[in-house]
Amino acid sequence: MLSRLSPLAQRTISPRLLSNAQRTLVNISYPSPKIAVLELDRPPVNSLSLEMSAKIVESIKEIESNPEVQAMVLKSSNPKIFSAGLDITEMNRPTVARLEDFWRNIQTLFLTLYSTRLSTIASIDGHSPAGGCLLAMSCDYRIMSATPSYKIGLNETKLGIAAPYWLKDLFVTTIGYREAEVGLALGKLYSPKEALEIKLVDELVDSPVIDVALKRADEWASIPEKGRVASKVMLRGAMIQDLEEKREMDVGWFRDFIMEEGVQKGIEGYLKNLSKK
Ligand SMILES: CC/C=C\C/C=C\C/C=C\CC/C=C/CC(=O)SCCNC(=O)CCNC(=O)[C@H](O)C(C)(C)COP(=O)(O)OP(=O)(O)OC[C@H]1O[C@@H](n2cnc3c(N)ncnc32)[C@H](O)[C@@H]1OP(=O)(O)O
Repeated sequence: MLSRLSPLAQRTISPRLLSNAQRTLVNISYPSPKIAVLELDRPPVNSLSLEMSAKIVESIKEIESNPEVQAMVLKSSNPKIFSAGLDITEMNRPTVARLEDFWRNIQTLFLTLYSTRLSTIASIDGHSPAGGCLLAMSCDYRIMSATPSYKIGLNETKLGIAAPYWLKDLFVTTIGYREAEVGLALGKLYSPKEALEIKLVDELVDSPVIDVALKRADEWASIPEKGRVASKVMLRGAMIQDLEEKREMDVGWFRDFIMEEGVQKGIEGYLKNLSKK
């Protein structure tokens, strides 16, 4: 534990040497009274473990609890990865109890981010596959770096798994039925230019993404809260209510799907290839 180190060591230790157990996983800052910045900080790739999802939810609630704050920018501390999505190791030979708990936390993360009263701006300065794309799509507005090598999309089928029904719904709502049908089947990862064309992101920028994200956050924060939140509820309420009603059924689908031997073999193989790269 970091707290067991001497005060001098605590002051001088490089943040790069901190293990994830010692990290806060996310950082919150307030560039102005109405704006919060929530920075994902789980090296190496900001993957969403059970603890990471719980921490993001706790942080959103902390930010929401200040009535002055109107907008939140979601960004990454990693200069080339927004989030690599779900922590695949959570799905690799898990215990049933941990797997179910993990999924409940992922559902809560989606429900919390998608339904927050805050205006949410995703500042996507790097790769954003699968669960990373889920985080981005759950925000109200998405700005991505124009760097051509970055990728965003839902690549689940490439791992031998399927996106859950509510993530499929979110994808369809964001980019339309036909594009979602092709994108999901092929596990397609889009370049920033392609993502803009299909409206998976709203804006591409060459300058630091965070600068533009903060400007947009200012604009969204200037809209009176009552009407803005009422329109958000009108547009997002049905999907939120639907998942609220089916949460335990969805946990069951996820558990049964992931625990299948064939799926386990696929996940194992995918993880091996990732570490071999
Ligand atoms: C009919 C249906 C019925 C029911 C369905 C019900 C439910 C649905 C079921 C399942 C749904 C599950 C949903 C899943 C959504 C997801 O998010 S799955 C995760 C998908 N993510 C990815 O595929 C991304 C993989 N990562 C990458 O492509 C690259 O890492 C990335 C481009 C992000 C960065 O590249 P680079 O900078 O080169 O880094 P490395 O690749 O070298 O990675 C560094 C180390 O990090 C490890 N790592 C990478 N990604 C993950 C991850 N997502 N989880 C865990 N670990 C990851 C990587 O192995 C390296 O580790 P090492 O240093 O080698 O130890």
